[in-house]
Amino acid sequence: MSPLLEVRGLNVVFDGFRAVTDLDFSVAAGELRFVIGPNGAGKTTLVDCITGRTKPASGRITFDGQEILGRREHRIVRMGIGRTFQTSVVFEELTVGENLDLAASFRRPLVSLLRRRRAYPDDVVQVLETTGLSDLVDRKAGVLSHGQRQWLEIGMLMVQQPRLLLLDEPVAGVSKSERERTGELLVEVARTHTVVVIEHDMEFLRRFATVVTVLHEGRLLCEGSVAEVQADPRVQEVYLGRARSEQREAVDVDG
Ligand SMILES: Nc1ncnc2c1ncn2[C@@H]1O[C@H](COP(=O)(O)OP(=O)(O)OP(=O)(O)O)[C@@H](O)[C@H]1O
Repeated sequence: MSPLLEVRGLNVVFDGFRAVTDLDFSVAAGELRFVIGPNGAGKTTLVDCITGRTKPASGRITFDGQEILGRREHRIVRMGIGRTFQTSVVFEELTVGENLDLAASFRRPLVSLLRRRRAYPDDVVQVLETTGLSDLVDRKAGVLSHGQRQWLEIGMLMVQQPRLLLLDEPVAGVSKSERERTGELLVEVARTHTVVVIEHDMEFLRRFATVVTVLHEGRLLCEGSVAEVQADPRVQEVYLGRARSEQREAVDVDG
């Protein structure tokens, strides 16, 4: 079966700096894929190219067999690709329900926005349940915890009914207990969607990842199960080598 998302020979150059080099990356429909790599590895740049935010120097990206490159961001959203950002995009003064309703309105005719409704539509109610936010439906988004805010953002994508969700560090700054719930939510979302997660947290990966793609300095370093990538000497060098040099720097500064 051909992949849902296919990236071939991707090259991204920023003012002469090669941020991504000859990258091949593909994701099958229904996968929950994790992408890791040290700072500057090119993870966000890859997502930016898929979503039309960054224009690569060369390469191809197809989604469900259709070329993405050259399309505007909103067209790519309409093709069924949704993303979250490292920084939150919820409206803090609106409630959880209102945020979801607004996100869902993207798919509805404008007239339905103008109609006053007593209850939230079924798709919003469904997502409130899936994300575990039903009890917080009338809570202002601005007072949510980090984890709850992440669930809301994932919910805001889900109501737009994308086929592919790209999530940028969904457990950054999230408490341990909420991480667990976020992981369970990702697994649940992946039952009906294809999900790509950029994540640094190794503990979280060990718990929830199946296939992991490792990027380093804009290139594909390796791909495999969590155990396989952890055992790969190149991955160890990239992560541990970095940790060692950071330790050395700390010693140099201290000494
Ligand atoms: N708009 C830009 N202009 C110039 N350089 C950029 C731009 N965006 C990214 N870069 C550079 O490209 C490289 C890859 O950045 P990218 O943000 O994709 O890495 P990342 O793997 O997502 O890292 P992090 O984990 O820190 O978010 C970095 O060296 C970064 O400084």
